[in-house]
Amino acid sequence: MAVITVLGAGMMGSALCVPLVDRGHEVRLVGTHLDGAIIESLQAGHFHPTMKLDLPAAIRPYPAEALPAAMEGAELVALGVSSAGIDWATSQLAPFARPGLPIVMITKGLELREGRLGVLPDRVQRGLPEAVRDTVFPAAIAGPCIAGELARRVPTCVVVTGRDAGTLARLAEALRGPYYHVFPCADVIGAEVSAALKNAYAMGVAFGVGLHEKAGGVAGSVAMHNWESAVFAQAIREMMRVTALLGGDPLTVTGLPGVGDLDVTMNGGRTGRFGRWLGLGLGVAASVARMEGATLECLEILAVMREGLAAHEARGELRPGELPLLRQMMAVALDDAPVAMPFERFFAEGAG
Ligand SMILES: NC(=O)c1ccc[n+]([C@@H]2O[C@H](COP(=O)([O-])OP(=O)(O)OC[C@H]3O[C@@H](n4cnc5c(N)ncnc54)[C@H](O)[C@@H]3O)[C@@H](O)[C@H]2O)c1
Repeated sequence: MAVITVLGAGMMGSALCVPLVDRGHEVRLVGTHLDGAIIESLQAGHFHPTMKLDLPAAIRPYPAEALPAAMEGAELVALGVSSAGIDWATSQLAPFARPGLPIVMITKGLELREGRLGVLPDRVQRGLPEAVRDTVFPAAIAGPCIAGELARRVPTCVVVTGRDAGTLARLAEALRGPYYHVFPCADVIGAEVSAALKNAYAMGVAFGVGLHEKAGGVAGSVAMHNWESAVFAQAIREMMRVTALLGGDPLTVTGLPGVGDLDVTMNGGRTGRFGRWLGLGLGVAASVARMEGATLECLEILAVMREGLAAHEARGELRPGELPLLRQMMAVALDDAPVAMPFERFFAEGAG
């Protein structure tokens, strides 16, 4: 069994610790400078205040300043931060990175670098010291996984993806357990594009829930499932288009990282709740306020995609008519446009 250090004690970083301690690993959970209250609560009585549940006593909580102690003898590192914290986490980890250290992240997002969209494991690798960069291949977990369910040991299937097959095999072996099923996936572009974009598309599907309620619909009455399913289908086509644009395998979108994760996020995630507020017509500021500070990766990825699409379009790699759903979601969630789906532009040849 291994010594595993998890950096970031938010919901998903903490939830990942549960299958790891159940496998018998020694698991050290290190909070960021923003996680002080979580670590104090875990130290006082194993209670995670944002997930609102007790975690196994075997997980060892460390405050941010104790990172050097938590990294002593670490054989595997997991980054549990959201995309806003990924550069910070990389800089914290860098002094402790040694050749061949397996690193896995749960963060969902894409980066824009020199006018090109790229995946976050590559960004982490670039942030590591030159002396280890050639031997450390950061990997990422993607697929349908709600933190609170994994922490309650609900059977969960995910992929671990990255650029080095050997690292993926080692990670899958270390992470998997009786209820946490981990499959290596060599298509890091397809998996990471899916993982990042599903947050935005889940918001778009959830607009329909809000629209239905705004029109006077109530739970159990005739719903807007026709509307939502059409948006879902277009979302899958557009994720396949962006995957192809960046050089990944569009078929990856049809598996756990795309279809699987979009489904779970629509049904169980905070992104769905946020999309519902927008569909109800609350506007961006009031909808964000209702989320009470929850991480909203959907807004982060839409901002990155807006710049990224412009850059790819300027080089003639994408036409202005492509990805009509993504563009509409940007208008609603970034510019406060009313929710009006351009269905007539969906499903056409070349519309993504
Ligand atoms: N919650 C889920 O079910 C789930 C499932 C799979 C993947 N994810 C992904 O995991 C990531 C974290 O999600 P979460 O639900 O744990 O969110 P969370 O809000 O509970 O935790 C966010 C974590 O990131 C850290 N962080 C945020 N901003 C930071 C900054 N500027 N500098 C340093 N650290 C910062 C926080 O301290 C915390 O540790 C996201 O990318 C999310 O998409 C979440």
